[in-house]
Amino acid sequence: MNINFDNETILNVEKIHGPLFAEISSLNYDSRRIEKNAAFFCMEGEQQDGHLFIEDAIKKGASAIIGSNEAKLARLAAAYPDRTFVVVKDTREAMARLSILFYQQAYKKLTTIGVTGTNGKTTVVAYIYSLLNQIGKPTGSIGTIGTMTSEGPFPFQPTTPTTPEAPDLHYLFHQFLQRKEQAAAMEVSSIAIEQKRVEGISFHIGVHTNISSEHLDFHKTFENYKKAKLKLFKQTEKAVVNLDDKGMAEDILDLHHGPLLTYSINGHPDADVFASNIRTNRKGSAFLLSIEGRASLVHTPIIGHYNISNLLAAVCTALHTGVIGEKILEKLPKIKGPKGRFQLVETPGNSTVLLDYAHTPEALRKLLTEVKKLNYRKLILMVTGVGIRDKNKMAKMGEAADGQADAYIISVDHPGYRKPEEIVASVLSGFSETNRTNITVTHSRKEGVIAALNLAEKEDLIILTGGCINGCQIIRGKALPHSDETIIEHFYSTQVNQAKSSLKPEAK
Ligand SMILES: CC(=O)N[C@H]1[C@@H](OP(=O)(O)OP(=O)(O)OC[C@H]2O[C@@H](n3ccc(=O)[nH]c3=O)[C@H](O)[C@@H]2O)O[C@H](CO)[C@@H](O)[C@@H]1O[C@H](C)C(=O)N[C@@H](C)C(=O)N[C@H](CCC(=O)O)C(=O)O
Ligand SMILES: Nc1ncnc2c1ncn2[C@@H]1O[C@H](COP(=O)(O)OP(=O)(O)OP(=O)(O)O)[C@@H](O)[C@H]1O
Repeated sequence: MNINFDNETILNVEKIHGPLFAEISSLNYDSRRIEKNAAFFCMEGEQQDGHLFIEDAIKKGASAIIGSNEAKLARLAAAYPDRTFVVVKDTREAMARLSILFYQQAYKKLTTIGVTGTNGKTTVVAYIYSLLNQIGKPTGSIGTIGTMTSEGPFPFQPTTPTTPEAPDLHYLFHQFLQRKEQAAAMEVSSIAIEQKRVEGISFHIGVHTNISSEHLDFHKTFENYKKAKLKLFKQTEKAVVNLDDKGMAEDILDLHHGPLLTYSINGHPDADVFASNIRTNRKGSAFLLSIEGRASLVHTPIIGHYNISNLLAAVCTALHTGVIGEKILEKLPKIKGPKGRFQLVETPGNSTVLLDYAHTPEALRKLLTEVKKLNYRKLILMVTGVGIRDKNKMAKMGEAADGQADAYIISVDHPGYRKPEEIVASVLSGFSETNRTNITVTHSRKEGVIAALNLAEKEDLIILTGGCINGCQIIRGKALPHSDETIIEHFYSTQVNQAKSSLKPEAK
């Protein structure tokens, strides 16, 4: 695409050095991934200033450089007169705007659905994906568990845990469109909103799950965190609001004046869509679903009260897209959730493993409340501390777990550059007493999973919390492949082999 930077008022250009026009064939913010004729955005990160990599980007073929450091851009423009240097006020904003332009506003031709909230984004997106695709509206999804087209997983190496950077996001919208998707459901994190990754998009539907304290290392205060999430509802046409959430439901209702659907599982009198008489067991849940004043009995494979709340968010979303209640009811018995969220795995040892991504104190508390409704003999709970984000929540994770299980494994997830011993100590500091015999400490997730399995006997329930960021463990800047399921399989197959070899008669 040939771009005349002088014409693009949406980019808020302050000055251009070199040619006004540039041939652009891709967009990137990382010099290590620059291709010929790319536009390179110089971003100031946590470790580095992207302006330091301009020459690297030029050597790899960047045709335009976009950044905010006027002096630096002017100096390099003199050295590379054949390249376009664009000075902007806000590089992230310009990157989002240029991404929209470059991918020809692909998002506008899709029904865009943005889901935000502290817990439940991945789950709600998966339910929306499952519901809309079953109903016959081909839908793609974007979030922590990767990118999906209506046909299945889409090969795209994520560069962020949850919400892609703007060039990646608009590339995905464009891909969805080429594959004839009609809708895109995506997770919108508070960090992404603050970092303007979704800047300029007007979502058709904005969905709210709940809010509790998270990412305070980034936002500094809870108020800032909430303000960031609220911004999503300033850029959405229709809203879906959880009336059970005291944290920000009222705020959304105050600021959003477009079409609205609300939901509740706690009998909120004003909810448009609500669930009552919820009964849940290992196989799924049954409840009465009220839509447009009519109650119907629903059976779904989904387990746990909070997941019924997540399901209602998806039901409201489908209603907003124009699907009728009856059609939705038909599909709920076959709804599918994401991997690693209340995922039960029966083991050959006749115990059960529950894999769940609970990684906030509130999620852990809610998970444990639901688990107590299931039948089991002994409860073995693995709680992990994380080294890469929000250090302050670790003690609170310990506090939420304390007193809830028969045995605990305290371990480490994604240690990053932190010492595993320190991470474990932060989690343990939330326990009322740490030298108890029912606490086992390990220093890696793999060791933690094995320790939990070693403790398990027949009919025990083992909960492995945290874990699954893109199937890896982040250790000292590297993403090392990791899968709890593979460890579990290997653990039991080794046991079977050992048992078999102990049965063999000894060679004479
Ligand atoms: C903490 C944070 O915000 N990190 C983001 C940041 O990386 P950074 O600050 O480490 O970058 P940096 O190393 O200082 O480099 C600055 C710039 O120079 C560039 N660079 C660097 C080296 C080089 O040789 N060449 C080069 O061009 C980098 O690509 C970058 O653009 O800038 C990068 C893009 O420029 C982001 O992709 C990256 O997100 C990382 C992957 C991340 O983990 N972010 C987390 C905090 C995040 O966004 N999480 C949310 C919520 C998750 C949830 O749901 O809980 C999410 O939406 O994913
Ligand atoms: N509505 C909810 N309320 C409270 N806890 C929830 C809710 N939904 C899910 N959880 C808990 O939070 C965990 C994470 O769920 P999910 O992955 O859907 O959230 P998320 O918002 O996408 O988190 P992240 O963006 O960090 O991946 C679940 O495994 C479950 O323990």
